[in-house]
Amino acid sequence: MSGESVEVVPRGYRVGDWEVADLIGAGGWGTVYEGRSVGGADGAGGPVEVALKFLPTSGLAPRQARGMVETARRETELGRRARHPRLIRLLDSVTLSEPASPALDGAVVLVMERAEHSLRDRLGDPPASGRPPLSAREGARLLTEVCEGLAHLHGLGWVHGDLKPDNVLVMADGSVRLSDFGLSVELDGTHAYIPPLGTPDYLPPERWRAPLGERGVQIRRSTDIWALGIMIHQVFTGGASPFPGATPAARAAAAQEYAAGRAPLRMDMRVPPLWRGLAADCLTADHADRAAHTAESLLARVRAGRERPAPSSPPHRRGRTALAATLAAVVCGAGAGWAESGREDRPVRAGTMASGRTGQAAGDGRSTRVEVFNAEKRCRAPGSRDELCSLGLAIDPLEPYTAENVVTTRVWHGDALAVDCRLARGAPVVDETGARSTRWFRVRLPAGEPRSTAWLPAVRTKDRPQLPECPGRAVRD
Ligand SMILES: Nc1ncnc2c1ncn2[C@@H]1O[C@H](COP(=O)(O)OP(=O)(O)OP(=O)(O)O)[C@@H](O)[C@H]1O
Repeated sequence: MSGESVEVVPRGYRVGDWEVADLIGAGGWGTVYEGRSVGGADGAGGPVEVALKFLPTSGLAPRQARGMVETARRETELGRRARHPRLIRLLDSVTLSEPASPALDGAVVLVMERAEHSLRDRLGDPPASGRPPLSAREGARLLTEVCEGLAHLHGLGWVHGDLKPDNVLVMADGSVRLSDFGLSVELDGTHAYIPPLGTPDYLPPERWRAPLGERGVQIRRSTDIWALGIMIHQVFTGGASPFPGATPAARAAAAQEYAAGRAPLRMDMRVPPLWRGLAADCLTADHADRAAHTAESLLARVRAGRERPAPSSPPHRRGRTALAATLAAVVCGAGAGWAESGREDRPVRAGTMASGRTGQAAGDGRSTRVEVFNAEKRCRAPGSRDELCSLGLAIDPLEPYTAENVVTTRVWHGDALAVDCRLARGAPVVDETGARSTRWFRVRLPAGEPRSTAWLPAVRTKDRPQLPECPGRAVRD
């Protein structure tokens, strides 16, 4: 967003029943200050501590001033109509009349309940704010509450329009509030129009191609769902986007490459399986397919702790998405060099392959986990996703471990895979150090894969979990 902010509002400056205290921060449109109720808690039991968001209009070009007033109008309108424990509460909205102070004259001040910090303040490795980083457990709780707020907003027929960690506020009691409704809009049927603004890292691929009409650009609920997918990934990775790149423009280009089917979706294995599945669905490239995943259905999956999509998701759409991803992976993988194959009775060398879909092999909480081990030292850098270091999972553990016999999902050193049974006498596999084994583990694959399971050779993990022997029919299903 662009615009000027009120430069300095003096301490003690009075706005309605509140007075200004310390500066909290400034965004593209406005500046937020701490505020205190002048007479203590108001008669209606409102809070003493508030946040005062100053949205200036003076000194702006007429178009910008109109934009500012529109922003204030949207925030106020939503605040009035959509009260909910997961949305920041708007207590008042005051238009200043200060002819002697041009910076303040005409500014709109939104009086809101005050939060402790934003979700953005907890991201980073370590967070630049000095606040403690999020644990996976806390991250999951905050995200669940974000889904609650979004489900409420969408249920009322509104779209947030600028969902991002900066606009997820955390209260003193740890609960989440969605905030900053300057781009929020009520839908007219399936979509609405907003000014062509937003934060590039959170814009869905279709937004970059959207025509800009008289009324602005089209926005749908699925716009927020995409942003939620990015945020899920960020929460578990200290703020990393699933789309690589050093700048927002590079990351936006990577997102478009993915959406065009020219690059796979690469998610960090630190994102827990349940959330990885949800993020993958939120990041469905086509917005019509993405619409199958509503805030309500995602919330239901979180609450049920399920990894797989709710049965109500249209199966043909999911099938199309999964097939597209698989085809993209096959094209990427053409000509990749797997280690030599051998006769069925001869050990084959376990190697690495430069191709394939991202390693998202996952579990369902009922399974045991094993950690992937890559015998090649250069492939053991923490978090590395070097294609040349990716490892394959076999389709059939009784067949030679060759490029024709692996699923498209790739795994890397350090990935935790959910395994549910073992096969003692499968095809023998030898690793780069000469270690040989005929043992295999059956791995559960994430939702969206054409197959639900694949096989990890035991030489690819140091773990030896106690597992039941796989039933004979499971080996070739
Ligand atoms: N109700 C609130 N309580 C406490 N802090 C708040 C509150 N609302 C906003 N802030 C903080 O004030 C700062 C400015 O917020 P603001 O909403 O103006 O901008 P932003 O969301 O950071 O950016 P932009 O509006 O450009 O997207 C941010 O650090 C935000 O976390």
